[in-house]
Amino acid sequence: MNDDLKLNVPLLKRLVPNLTVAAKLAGLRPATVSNLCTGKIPIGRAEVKTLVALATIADCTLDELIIRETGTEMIETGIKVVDLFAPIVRGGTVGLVARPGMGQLVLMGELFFRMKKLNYTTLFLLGNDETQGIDDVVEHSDFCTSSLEELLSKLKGLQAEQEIILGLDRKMLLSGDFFDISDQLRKVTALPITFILVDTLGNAVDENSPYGPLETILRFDMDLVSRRMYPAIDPTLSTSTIIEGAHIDSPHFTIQQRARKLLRRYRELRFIVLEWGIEKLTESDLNVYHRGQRLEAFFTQPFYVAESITKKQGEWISMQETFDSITRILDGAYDDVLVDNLKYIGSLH
Ligand SMILES: Nc1ncnc2c1ncn2[C@@H]1O[C@H](COP(=O)(O)OP(=O)(O)OP(=O)(O)O)[C@@H](O)[C@H]1O
Repeated sequence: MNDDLKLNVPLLKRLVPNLTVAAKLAGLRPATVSNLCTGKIPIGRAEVKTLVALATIADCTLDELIIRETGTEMIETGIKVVDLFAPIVRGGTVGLVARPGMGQLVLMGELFFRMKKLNYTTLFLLGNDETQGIDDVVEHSDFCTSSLEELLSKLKGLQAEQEIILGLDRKMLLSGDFFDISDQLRKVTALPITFILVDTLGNAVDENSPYGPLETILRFDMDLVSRRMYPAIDPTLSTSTIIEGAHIDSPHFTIQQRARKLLRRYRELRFIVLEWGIEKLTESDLNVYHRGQRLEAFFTQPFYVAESITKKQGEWISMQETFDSITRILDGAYDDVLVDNLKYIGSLH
């Protein structure tokens, strides 16, 4: 089956509100259905009988259930950890998963700031209630409103070729408004709108599929926050359909896989070191540990919107610079450099 295909999860969820129960009754494993919905199991690897059963439960056709991917073009942000592990898909939806205080609104403000540099129009649809910290984002939005009508008329007034980023709170997705909003927005503009969803309540962390279908999921990590390593995006759990759908020979996929493998192992070893001390590591594990420390440090990055906090100028790193620098770290060229010297820098020259 074609890699560009995906499950129409919004439709499925609308037609079958209690999907887990209905799937169980139809003899399907809830874990399989959940993995299909999140994209963990690509549609090409699903059994035909599973897809037919889902269409039967939803009382829709297979054509309605399986749709073509929205886009495969990435928007470069110049943020190393995002571009390598969880690239933003043009016209797709990005979901941020964090507890309050982990820096998700800082990241959102930074994404808006960077998108503006790329000539995107940044819009924010506010909830009706006060949200703490949202000012960081509002400050970097071209237009901010809590009225859908105002947003629609703003969109109608934009140039036809204007690219759009729209920020929304997860509260709107939960209320079901998001589907109506995105339907209506798509009617007023032909260009792909890239959505960024934040979870200001911080409830999404406890859920497997907190936003339904996403092209990019950015999960924040408490361990990184506790060590003030920002952006505290988890490189092992954040992902994007661009990576999942990438050709396995592509440099992006290969470097990303090598980096992720090293960081996973490093995290396991870190646990041993914290619990029982570094002397418990074998020589080869010690090498992995030291290299992992350096790679992890390199994924910290000065943000433009956090210059007053880090006292460093924001850094934009091109994909090629990110690939080159990471490959060199992975190959051991920086094994002798102090970890602190790799923190909050741009690329390696
Ligand atoms: N990218 C970053 N660079 C430097 N410091 C950061 C970064 N992200 C977060 N911080 C630090 O973490 C603190 C917590 O961020 P903040 O409370 O704004 O979290 P949030 O998740 O963005 O917002 P909220 O808690 O309101 O949902 C910031 O004040 C700052 O000190």
